[in-house]
Amino acid sequence: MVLQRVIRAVIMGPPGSGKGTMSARIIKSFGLQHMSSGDILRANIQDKTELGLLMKSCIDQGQLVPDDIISRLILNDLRKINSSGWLLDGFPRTVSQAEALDHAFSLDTVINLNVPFQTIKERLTSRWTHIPSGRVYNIDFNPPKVPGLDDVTGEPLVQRDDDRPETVTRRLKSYETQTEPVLEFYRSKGVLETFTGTETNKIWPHVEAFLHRKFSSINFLFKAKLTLNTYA
Ligand SMILES: Nc1nc2c(ncn2[C@@H]2O[C@H](COP(=O)(O)OP(=O)(O)O)[C@@H](O)[C@H]2O)c(=O)[nH]1
Ligand SMILES: Nc1ncnc2c1ncn2[C@@H]1O[C@H](COP(=O)(O)OP(=O)(O)O)[C@@H](O)[C@H]1O
Repeated sequence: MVLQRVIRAVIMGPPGSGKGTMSARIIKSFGLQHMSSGDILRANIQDKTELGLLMKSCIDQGQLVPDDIISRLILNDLRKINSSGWLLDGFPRTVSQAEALDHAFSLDTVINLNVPFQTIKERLTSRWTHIPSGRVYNIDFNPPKVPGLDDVTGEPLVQRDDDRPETVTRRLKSYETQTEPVLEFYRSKGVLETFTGTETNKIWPHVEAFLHRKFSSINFLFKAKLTLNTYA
């Protein structure tokens, strides 16, 4: 049996910076479980749950949902995960959320995608999403095999209400005021790793190499500790 330590990571970056696209590559290469707060909220809206109905107008207007609601939702779901590790996408988005996460779990790394706002605005207006899975497409960058349909299920893709240009501007503003302070929170804890660029394909090899190094060193220390405990 190969023992691996559970790895806990967060991916951050402005709306449209490529968190979902990058997460798909990370979970494929490193076997982490992906948890996206936006996907969970949209699934609730689609299923017309009480939470979804309450949060819909907030999300459509590009505002953040209340800290206590999203923190309880995500932390409950994280406690149920019993896999080799997880990658959180879209949470935390405020310092209060980061503190709530910090009380419950310690993180190994926070990957920060630093992509210019102008690049993002162009991308979001051509983003198409498969709501049930969270898979994302882009007319120019990664178009679906059949226009308008998800590659895996063949189900219809939609354009998110909050990807309208005026809502994107509001989301970027909220990112600057509410989410950028979270970067400082993680920088001071020594877990922040920033990757700068305008293209996911160029950023990805750097993220992949960093995670290989990170996971090797975490598991090297973990195995060394196990060995020491065995002989102690
Ligand atoms: N043109 C272009 N589009 C990209 C690139 N990376 C991701 N996208 C697209 O940009 C949009 C936003 O990416 P997404 O992963 O959803 O970002 P998130 O909002 O941070 O999760 C999606 O339509 C992606 O397909 C890229 O390097 N170039
Ligand atoms: N951690 C969070 N705190 C508050 N609101 C959130 C959070 N995560 C998602 N949301 C809500 O869901 C919307 C969509 O989130 P998300 O799918 O992560 O957007 P994007 O991937 O474009 O950054 C946000 O604009 C916000 O209204």
